[in-house]
Amino acid sequence: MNESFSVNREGHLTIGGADTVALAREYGTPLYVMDEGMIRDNCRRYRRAIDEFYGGRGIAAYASKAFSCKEIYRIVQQEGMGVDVVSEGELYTSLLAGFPADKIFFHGNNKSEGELQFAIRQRVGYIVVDNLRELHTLEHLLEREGQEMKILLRVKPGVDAHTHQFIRTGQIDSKFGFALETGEALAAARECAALRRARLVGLHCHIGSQIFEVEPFCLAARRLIGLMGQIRRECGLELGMLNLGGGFGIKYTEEDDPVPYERFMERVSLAIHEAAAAEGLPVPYVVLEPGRSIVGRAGITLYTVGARKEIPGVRTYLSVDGGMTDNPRYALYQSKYEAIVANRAGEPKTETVTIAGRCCESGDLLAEGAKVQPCSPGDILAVLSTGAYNYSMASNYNRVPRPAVVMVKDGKSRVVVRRESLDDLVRNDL
Ligand SMILES: Cc1ncc(COP(=O)(O)O)c(C=O)c1O
Ligand SMILES: N[C@@H](CCCC[NH3+])C(=O)O
Repeated sequence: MNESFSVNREGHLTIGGADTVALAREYGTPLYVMDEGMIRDNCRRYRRAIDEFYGGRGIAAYASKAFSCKEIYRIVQQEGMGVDVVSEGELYTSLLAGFPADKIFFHGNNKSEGELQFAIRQRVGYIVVDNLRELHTLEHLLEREGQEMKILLRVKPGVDAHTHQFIRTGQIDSKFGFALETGEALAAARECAALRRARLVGLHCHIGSQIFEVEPFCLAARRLIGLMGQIRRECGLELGMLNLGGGFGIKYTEEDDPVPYERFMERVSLAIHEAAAAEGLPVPYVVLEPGRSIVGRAGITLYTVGARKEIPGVRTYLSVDGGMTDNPRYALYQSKYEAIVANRAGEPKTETVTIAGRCCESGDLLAEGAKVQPCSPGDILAVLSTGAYNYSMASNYNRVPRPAVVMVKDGKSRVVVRRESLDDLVRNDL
């Protein structure tokens, strides 16, 4: 459990001061519930750390792939963050929510011409260029539109972070970015030096997600600053911005032991200061792109328990009214989650169950070997820490409508994304 939760007099789990059983009753299940106060606190922790360790010369750009809807862009804007978007859809949503274009970082390993044109016309702050084809397309489009644009190069720093192989991106065998050790990144910078419209202002890397060690980030920072020095010497370009991406791990279960961001940021900032001094470069403007660590622990998913199937000597299945359609992370990465029977939250966890979804798919599981309170059909089950990469990765497989998202703050709740209706499911069918 985390600081957002408690158990009230009825023995119900509360989040952000709101009774989860009452929320389930009011809005139906499955339901995503997010603690707005916690999201804002997390944003502030990053901002304070940037003030403390970089004298305010930096920004945390929320990686909105973790959870994207209009309201989150409003919240992070109010908290003074930038955002990272990775598609025209995220960009469009952020702009519609009134997010300032100049604080947007546009990512993607295969941006289409249409997406780049949209970004140019919307005067997006920074394009993080992934490959030479994109660089040339961008320059051509900028020429046509008579505009200039600040760009960063995405670099694979050759750092192997220890996390699930599907969410590891800093090593040479990755589809993202220019490799450092082969000279590909330096060659790309050389090409940038010859461009008139796309202005190279910095370097970016993102080594992976759900990482607990600090050293891979320090190593990546040192390598990128080394490359900045080389680019200055060999291409005559002074790069003032260092974007280290996101990836800071969060606690999903008792097994996870993340370093508090403040300590983490302090150590990375030391590495940056030392490396800049060694290269004779000014300390760059630092950008971080936290996604999971902003919203992950702030969210839970509420389900109604349906069928219970005990297979003697094998396991007990508890089926819920959602599953891989609202949370595909177990199916994709065998991610572990903690679960609580929300209407019996004060009782000890005496059962070990497999939590199964409702899809026509044996792999549609949310957790195996999960410890929960005694549980029967009709109970409300809360799966914790689902704020990141759940709603944003949800699907309509089996034509299951996506759940609503409710924000809670000081005990009050409001819908920020409506539940999909059956009509929504057939809206585009002809
Ligand atoms: C380029 C980039 N930046 C930031 C993030 C956010 O990562 P996380 O949610 O692990 O902080 C990602 C996702 O892994 C990413 O690909
Ligand atoms: N979607 C992944 C992480 C990938 C992050 C995006 N680069 C997850 O749920 O953990």
